[in-house]
Amino acid sequence: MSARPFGARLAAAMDDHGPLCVGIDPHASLLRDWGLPDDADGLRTFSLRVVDALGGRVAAFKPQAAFFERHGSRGVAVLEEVIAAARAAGTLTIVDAKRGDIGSTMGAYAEAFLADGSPLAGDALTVSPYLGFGSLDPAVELAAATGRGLFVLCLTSNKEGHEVQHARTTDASGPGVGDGSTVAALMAARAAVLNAGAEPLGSVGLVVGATIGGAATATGTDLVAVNGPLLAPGVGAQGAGERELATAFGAARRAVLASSSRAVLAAGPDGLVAAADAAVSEARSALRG
Ligand SMILES: O=C(O)c1cc(=O)[nH]c(=O)n1[C@@H]1O[C@H](COP(=O)(O)O)[C@@H](O)[C@H]1O
Repeated sequence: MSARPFGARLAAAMDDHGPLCVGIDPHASLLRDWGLPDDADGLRTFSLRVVDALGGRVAAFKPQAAFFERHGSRGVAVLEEVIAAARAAGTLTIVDAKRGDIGSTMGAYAEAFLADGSPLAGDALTVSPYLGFGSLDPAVELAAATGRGLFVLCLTSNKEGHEVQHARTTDASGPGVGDGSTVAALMAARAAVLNAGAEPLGSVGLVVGATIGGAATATGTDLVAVNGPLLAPGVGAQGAGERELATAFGAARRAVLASSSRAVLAAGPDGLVAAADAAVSEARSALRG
């Protein structure tokens, strides 16, 4: 793909367009509200309208694979088309598929989402490290080789994430972590090792929900040391705004890419640009002010 690593490309896109990612989550209810059928044709019209309206205006798109997969193979073909359209519009795409499996299977997921020439490869992929961070190695290696990025789930925006992410480990090791560190802190420390020395940002980011309040401090998760982008879903529909972003990220806020799906998409095809512009201003003032 590009010889320029994802972290550098994302940092430049955030400087140019503001630190906002628009999630493309074509819920059945949104298709209905837009006057579209809940089928692959409606999905295609909806998603390409979003790319058409906002391509070149925001730092990144994040199509949520689940809403494409629920329409079967035709839906997956639409996801491929959306990724290609975003690329043509010059906007970075984070494919939100949250993949994670044993290493050999992870290799196949990596080829699907991170290999040059794969129709499902965007610029970055969300991945789950809960089979062990090392299980992600095939994705880490292929992303590095092709100039793509990863966003590793760390402190998610849902309330159920605590039971895993805040749990304390008994055999953690690595810089800044040891026995008794939380799982979230361990994941962040692993990403920090991969991003060491990268400028202006590494390409192995974390997912840290904008709704987490003081959880980074409470879990001992050092978000500044990660030296990678921090994808922050939860803005808008899940209740996070400027104050929540500031509380959740503090000194790490310059690395944050706020992400909003329903709150922008609910503005309908005609209100998309205004809603995205408002979300960009809010993200800028919370994270770059
Ligand atoms: O990885 C994600 O993007 C993600 C992680 C997380 O902790 N919470 C979270 O909401 N997300 C995704 O972000 C999007 C949130 O959508 P809205 O709540 O409509 O803005 C969905 O696609 C979620 O799957």
